[in-house]
Amino acid sequence: MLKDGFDRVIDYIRVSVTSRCNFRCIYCMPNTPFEWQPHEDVLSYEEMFEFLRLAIDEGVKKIRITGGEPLVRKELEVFIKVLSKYNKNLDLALTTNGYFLKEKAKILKEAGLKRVNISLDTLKKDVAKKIVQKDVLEKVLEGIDEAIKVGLKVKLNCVVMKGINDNEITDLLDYAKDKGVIIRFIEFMENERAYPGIKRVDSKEILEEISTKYNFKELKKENEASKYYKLDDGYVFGIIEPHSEDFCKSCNRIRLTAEGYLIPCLFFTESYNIKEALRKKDIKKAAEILRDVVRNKPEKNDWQEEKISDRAFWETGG
Ligand SMILES: Nc1nc2c(ncn2[C@@H]2O[C@H](COP(=O)(O)OP(=O)(O)OP(=O)(O)O)[C@@H](O)[C@H]2O)c(=O)[nH]1
Ligand SMILES: C[S@@+](CC[C@H](N)C(=O)[O-])C[C@H]1O[C@@H](n2cnc3c(N)ncnc32)[C@H](O)[C@@H]1O
Ligand code: SF4
Ligand code: SF4
Repeated sequence: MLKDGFDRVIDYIRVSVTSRCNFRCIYCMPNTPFEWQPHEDVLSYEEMFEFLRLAIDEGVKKIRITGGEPLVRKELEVFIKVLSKYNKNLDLALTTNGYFLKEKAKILKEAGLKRVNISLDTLKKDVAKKIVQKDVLEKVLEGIDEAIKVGLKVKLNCVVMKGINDNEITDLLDYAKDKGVIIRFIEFMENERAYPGIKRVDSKEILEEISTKYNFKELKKENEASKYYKLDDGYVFGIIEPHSEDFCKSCNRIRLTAEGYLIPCLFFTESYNIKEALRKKDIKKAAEILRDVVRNKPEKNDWQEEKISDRAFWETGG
């Protein structure tokens, strides 16, 4: 079992399979990075699997594939199949912008993917164009429908921004409710790479807006990033509030980037290179690095201190 210095069990790994993305969301990567990593610097699926096998053997139970946009990397389904075969009980999930799901959902489900979290910030075509800097809404909505149709467990993620999409909170909730899927509203995490001037809407304001239409009660928090709330009719939605004092108390995760760095926390730039050990097939060394990362996980982020992170979301996978 992997336990950090604050007695938290680490049983969740988020794997960014690529830093590349077909979107340019204003809160994440509004400007194309000047240089992409050359292909040879990126871990192969085989190398990622060697590491993940080690982590699973150490007690990791949940693996989430993310990016950049994970579905721009070729043959993701092959990687998913290998992981799913290695451990059938793994909570194997994907976080995606949804653009390629119409074509990919079925093949991913067949490969063993269980769950997919899809980013949806607006239901308006022109607002989507403003947030993503590309006309994407129709494809994303088709992708959501397809994922539901093939039987994947779907959640929606919505980053709420003042003056951009904060007037759509109840519309987005109603959309998710109609589809029978959970939506989580995410507080914008201040980031040096984001478009300057984006203003966060905090959890209190989000809940106030929802209370103009619905009664709800808070559910007991599990070992997840999100808090959940239940409407009177039983529908459940969530809020992710990294600025809250107790957010990091239940942290159970570390991250692996496409370039082979292990990252103890989403906020801080600290990272550990595991690529060399994996390329040399030095599993003992890789295991040592994994333990170091877990041991050195910080207690909490600095968003709670109202600081700004310079860690790029498209590298860490969010
Ligand atoms: N600050 C912070 N944000 C996180 C963390 N994990 C996820 N998030 C943010 O929460 C949002 C949703 O993340 P997802 O990729 O859907 O993953 P998840 O919340 O673990 O998903 P579930 O397994 O369905 O609970 C994204 O904006 C992430 O950046 C974390 O450890 N710290
Ligand atoms: C970096 S993306 C990678 C996966 C995929 N491309 C997607 O958008 O779902 C993972 C998550 O990070 C979130 N995210 C990115 N930048 C953020 C920010 N500055 N604040 C809050 N969430 C952010 C996205 O909304 C998404 O839910
Ligand atoms: S949030 Fe996801 S879709 Fe948007 S730019 Fe970042 S990686 Fe791409
Ligand atoms: S901000 Fe860091 S410590 Fe807090 S939940 Fe996220 S990864 Fe864990």
